[in-house]
Amino acid sequence: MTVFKDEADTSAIVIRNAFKSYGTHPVLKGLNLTVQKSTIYGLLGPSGCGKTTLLSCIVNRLRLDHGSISLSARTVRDIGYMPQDVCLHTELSIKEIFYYYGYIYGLTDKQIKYKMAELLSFLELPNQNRICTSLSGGQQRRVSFAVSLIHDPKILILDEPTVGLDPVLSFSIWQRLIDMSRMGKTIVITTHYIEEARQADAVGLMRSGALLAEDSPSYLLEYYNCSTLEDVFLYLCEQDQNNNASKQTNVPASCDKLRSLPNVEESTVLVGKRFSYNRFKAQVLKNLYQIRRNVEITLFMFVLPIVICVFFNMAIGHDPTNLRVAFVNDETYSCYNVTYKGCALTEKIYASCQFLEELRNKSFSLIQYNSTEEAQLAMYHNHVWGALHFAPNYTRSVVERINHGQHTKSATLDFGSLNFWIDRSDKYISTLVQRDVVISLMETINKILEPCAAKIKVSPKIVANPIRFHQAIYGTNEPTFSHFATPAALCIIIFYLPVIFTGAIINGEKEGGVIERVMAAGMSFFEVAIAHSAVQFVMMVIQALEMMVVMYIVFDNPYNGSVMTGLALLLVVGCGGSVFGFILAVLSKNLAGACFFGIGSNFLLMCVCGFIWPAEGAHYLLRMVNSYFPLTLAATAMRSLTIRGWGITHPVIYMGFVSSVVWLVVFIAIAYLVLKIRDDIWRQK
Ligand SMILES: Nc1ncnc2c1ncn2[C@@H]1O[C@H](COP(=O)(O)OP(=O)(O)OP(=O)(O)O)[C@@H](O)[C@H]1O
Repeated sequence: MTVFKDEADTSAIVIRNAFKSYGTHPVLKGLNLTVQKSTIYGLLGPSGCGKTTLLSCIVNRLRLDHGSISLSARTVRDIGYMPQDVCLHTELSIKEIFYYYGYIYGLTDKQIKYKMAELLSFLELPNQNRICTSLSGGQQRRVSFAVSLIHDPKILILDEPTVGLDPVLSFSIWQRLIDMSRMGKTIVITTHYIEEARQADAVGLMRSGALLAEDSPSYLLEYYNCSTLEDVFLYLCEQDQNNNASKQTNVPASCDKLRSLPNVEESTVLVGKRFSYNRFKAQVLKNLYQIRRNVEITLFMFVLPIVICVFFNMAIGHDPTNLRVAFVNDETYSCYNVTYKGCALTEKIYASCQFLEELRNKSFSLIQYNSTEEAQLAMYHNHVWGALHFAPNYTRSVVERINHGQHTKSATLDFGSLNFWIDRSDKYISTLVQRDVVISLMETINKILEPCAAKIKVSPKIVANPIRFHQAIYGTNEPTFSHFATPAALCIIIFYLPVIFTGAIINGEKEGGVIERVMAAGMSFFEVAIAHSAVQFVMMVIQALEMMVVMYIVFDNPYNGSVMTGLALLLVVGCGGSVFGFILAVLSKNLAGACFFGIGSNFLLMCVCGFIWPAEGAHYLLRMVNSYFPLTLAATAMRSLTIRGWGITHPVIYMGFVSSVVWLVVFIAIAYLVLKIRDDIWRQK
């Protein structure tokens, strides 16, 4: 598209040899069109002939494949565009929409107020505080029409502005358009109501991506000797059908010389500054209006992290309780009337009873069986997780083993050993049952030998494991799974909350065609991104703080490092999530597509980043690369920061930051490239 150099030129829009296809489907096929300044041009044609595509090319929303478009406009402010669909943020009030577009076009508050009052009255719009969704379809279209007029543009491009309006209002809109054209405005209007276009100064009759004729309605009626434009159109369609080659013969002769223009010309309509404070303000305000209007979503975004963290802590990391374990005690059928406290070396006590008490104290639910066969059967039927068997002379055999040491008979060693069967179908539960059985055994041995120390100077250490566990250097002596998983959980949540929010917001705007309209009005990707990021960042800080309070204060997970460093790390990770959500939203056709991508990637990153299982335990092929995934090093750094208390100078911590920043840059670069390559997603200039 070019801007006329010669202001004295009488044409406002000149399109030559325009070709445009969607994939392999050609829509515009060598179209030529000329709109004179200060006139109304009616673009008529059947549904699907390419009118909207042509208008989108004129307002720079789409780029021609071949041909040229020349406009007398110098900046986007000179063009007013009303798309076929409403394409407005319908959750905003009429007033908010006026201010939004007013700021985009650089108007002052006073100018917006004045224009709003004028347009509300002219278009018979309801109260300015009415939310757009509460308006009828026709009222919404009128708001959309008003938005295209708010900045008093020189060229007005209107895609079916009178659809759905009553005849009286349509008539008054046409009168207004006629007045505007008399005052120097150029108007291009598409309409299905062909006769309505009689009021235009010129009409272009379009069919299958090319113009069949272009002239004033009166000339066309006279030339083709028809009483209605509809008849002219039908006649030309018939002719066109009979002789496809005749298409271009109807093009005014003056156009012929223009066919030699270069094939594609780049737009030189100025968007203005790359960053405009007014447009940024408009976008931030719009985001805030949306947040205020969508109270449920906003609340959801703030409550969701708390809910996730609370449920995470309540569900994860605690040892299972009341696990059922079978036992067969051939030493004594009942422990009620027997002694099991005291020194086993000097008194007759029942260590099996002591052992069972230890297990009960660990909240196991013990079920007695008469035989090992019965106990094993119970395990096969999944009634119990494990089965224990004490031989008839269990305690005596243990004592003999202590007394005789290496001279103990093999049979005695067997009787003094506990038989234990376990259901290994559940890795976590079987490991916990096994751990508690071993610990209970050690405690039992301790308890039956401790009293001996005073009596016969025997230390329980003689049968204890020859290892001494000292105080943990890092972490607690009894770490839980939630201590391990909390840092990674925080990274995953803070990464995916912005993915959800950004994906939903951007897709909402994309699906409604709103963002394209805003871009056509001059908003740049940079401004949209910065404004969205500003609002998103504030939300993210609140979310991160909420989660840290729940995880580390309410549920008392270990946090030994700097709070500021932890918060900073989470925020960098969250920023990456925000841009990632943006990419998903831009690349996917709709919200459902973005959700699929989001859920899929979430599961993948959760598996890889060491949230469920230590990264050190991954397959060696994955271990070679898993550090390069977005959340792995961040989760590792967060873990070391919170549990070990390491600071930013430690390589593990700063590598978490480096990885997150690198991913943020990569995501930004991908988003930028996608927008550059797929300029039909929305326009950047
Ligand atoms: N984004 C798109 N991708 C693929 N095909 C498209 C796309 N947009 C439009 N088309 C196709 O291009 C052709 C022209 O569409 P366009 O919307 O320009 O027609 P139109 O004359 O404005 O129709 P209507 O009067 O019904 O709005 C149609 O066949 C349409 O299906």
